Amino acid sequence: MSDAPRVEVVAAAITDARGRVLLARRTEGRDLAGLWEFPGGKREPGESSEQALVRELLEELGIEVEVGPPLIAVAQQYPHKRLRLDVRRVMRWHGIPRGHEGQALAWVPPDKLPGYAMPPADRPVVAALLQPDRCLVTPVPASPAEDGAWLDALQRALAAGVRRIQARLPGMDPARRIALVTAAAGHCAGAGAELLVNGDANLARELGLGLHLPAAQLRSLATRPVPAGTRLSASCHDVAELGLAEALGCDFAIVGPVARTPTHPGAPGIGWPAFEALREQASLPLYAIGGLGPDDVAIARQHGAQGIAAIRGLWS
Ligand SMILES: Nc1nc2c([nH]c(=O)n2[C@@H]2O[C@H](COP(=O)(O)OP(=O)(O)OP(=O)(O)O)[C@@H](O)[C@H]2O)c(=O)[nH]1
Ligand SMILES: [Mg+2]
Repeated sequence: MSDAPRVEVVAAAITDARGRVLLARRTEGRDLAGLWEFPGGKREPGESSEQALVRELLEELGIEVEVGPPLIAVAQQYPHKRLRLDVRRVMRWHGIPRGHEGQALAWVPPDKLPGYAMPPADRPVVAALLQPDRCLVTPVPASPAEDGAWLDALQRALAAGVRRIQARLPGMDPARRIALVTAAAGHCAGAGAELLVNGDANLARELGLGLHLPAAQLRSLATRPVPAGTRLSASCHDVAELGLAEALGCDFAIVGPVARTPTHPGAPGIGWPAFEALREQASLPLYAIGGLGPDDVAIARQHGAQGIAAIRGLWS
């Protein structure tokens, strides 16, 4: 099945002036009936993605659209088929969208999107609309004398727009780690950014922060270590680990190394095709990590990633 050709699908995140996104409900008698989706359909032979999207939206909604920038392209394996869902932004169109094929339509405020039942390939699309495209993993300050400089660098990352941060401070004396994470949590809260603690569920619960599970911890857990509603993420390297992360209810996973990194000079990266092959087997949002920086967000999105996670790529 995983050798079957991918069905190429192009769909639109149509956004109105109030920021609401248009969803359509798949009609009875079709594949995935009853689920909500981004309007669009299959690319026909000889068509570009843009041409296919213009045709589909005219047929399905009766509007003439101007196709905007790419949002994300999600490869997904379903039980009976494989597809690649290429989602474009649409902010300008002529006409009033109506369900020309009998489908219900809904204009949905972005924060309400996760409440709509959608096919598995759409979960990363909704995440791409709502969640940060960069995830900073902190380096470890060399000595206690460097802790102040570490907090300064964290604030520079926040000033540069980073809104999701994983505090990874392995092997640090507990009192020092608590002090550092507490101070970091204050800066993140002030900037409206999210902080996750790497590998320390007790500290995460105590401080009311998210938790990131290293792969070894992920493999040792049978139940979710933090309450529902608290952010949970995991590092994954293969399909089995991605399955565990989904079963635990992780909000996202970090997958890599995609490129070669100075911290693991011996290990070659898995590359984007292998990243996409993993992407296809999971529905949760994935950050690509390993030798990547902010300039790689666009290519990451084209391979179905939420964006990039990095230590040095996001730290100065
Ligand atoms: N349009 C659209 N299709 C999606 C989404 N998510 C998702 O998994 N798909 C899948 O992509 C495939 C193509 O969609 P489609 O049924 O709209 O194709 P189409 O408009 O050409 O219609 P038709 O083949 O029924 O005539 C379907 O298998 C559908 O389940 C989505 O958000 N929008
Ligand atoms: Mg369609």
